[in-house]
Amino acid sequence: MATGYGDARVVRDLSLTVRAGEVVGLLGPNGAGKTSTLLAMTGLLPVMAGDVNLYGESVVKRSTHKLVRLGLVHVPEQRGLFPKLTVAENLALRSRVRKQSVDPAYDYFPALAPLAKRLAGVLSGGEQQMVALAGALVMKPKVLLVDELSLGLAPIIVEKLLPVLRRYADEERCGVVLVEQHVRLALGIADSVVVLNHGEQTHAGPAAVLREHPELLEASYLGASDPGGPAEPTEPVGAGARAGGPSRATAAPIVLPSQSEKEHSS
Ligand SMILES: Nc1ncnc2c1ncn2[C@@H]1O[C@H](COP(=O)(O)OP(=O)(O)OP(=O)(O)O)[C@@H](O)[C@H]1O
Repeated sequence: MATGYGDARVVRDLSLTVRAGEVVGLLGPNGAGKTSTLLAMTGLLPVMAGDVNLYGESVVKRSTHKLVRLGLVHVPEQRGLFPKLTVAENLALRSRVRKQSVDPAYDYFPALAPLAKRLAGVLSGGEQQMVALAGALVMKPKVLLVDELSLGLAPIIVEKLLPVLRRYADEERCGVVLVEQHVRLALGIADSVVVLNHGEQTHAGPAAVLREHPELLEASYLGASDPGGPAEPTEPVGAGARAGGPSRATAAPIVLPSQSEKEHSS
């Protein structure tokens, strides 16, 4: 998949597969193209080559609104809260988008209950991030894209939030793409990892391998591709996770849960 701004392609070579219940860490240095990738997946940036595939179908022509209704939910870097509404009102607004209950917000984040009547804008950064994540969970996502959850937060707070994401992925069979600068924390919950550097994919494979061989991660951050090219994702879903074509790099799609996984998880 390739994407960018105007004529400039800032992501040129990315192939990413997310299975139901899987957490994929999308890592890489500043400016690598991670945020742009999420924006392309949600229809906010054009897909200039390749494809984005959800439940076995291309969704590049779908509107962002329609993608949300299909269960593709994005937690942006800026958290997307309404600061002048209370926590309860922020959650209620989101739960209505897919006509879901707000209960999961308080089940997954019990610390939000005493904050329900507070204005979102006066909360601490960690509390706001909790509301943002809870607001995503009440939309009952099938695929959740989380951008820089740790931005502006102390690692100790991030350490409390990430396991909730892991639990949600496991319990609801939700596929998660986690963009994160705190590599160690991301590797702590990820099943697999894709590393982007200057818009090119420099590593892909199981997170366990990077936990044991941090030197591979270092090499990918320095821009060195794995010997022999990026690893195949484990058990890719959907057809043609590494489709051939005019250019293998830019024709490779992003594959989100396949139709059969949708049926299993709904
Ligand atoms: N609105 C924009 N117009 C033009 N170029 C942009 C725009 N937003 C980002 N870019 C460029 O696209 C490239 C990728 O940026 P992106 O934000 O996707 O990277 P990132 O990996 O998420 O980095 P960071 O961790 O710093 O957010 C960068 O070179 C950036 O300058």
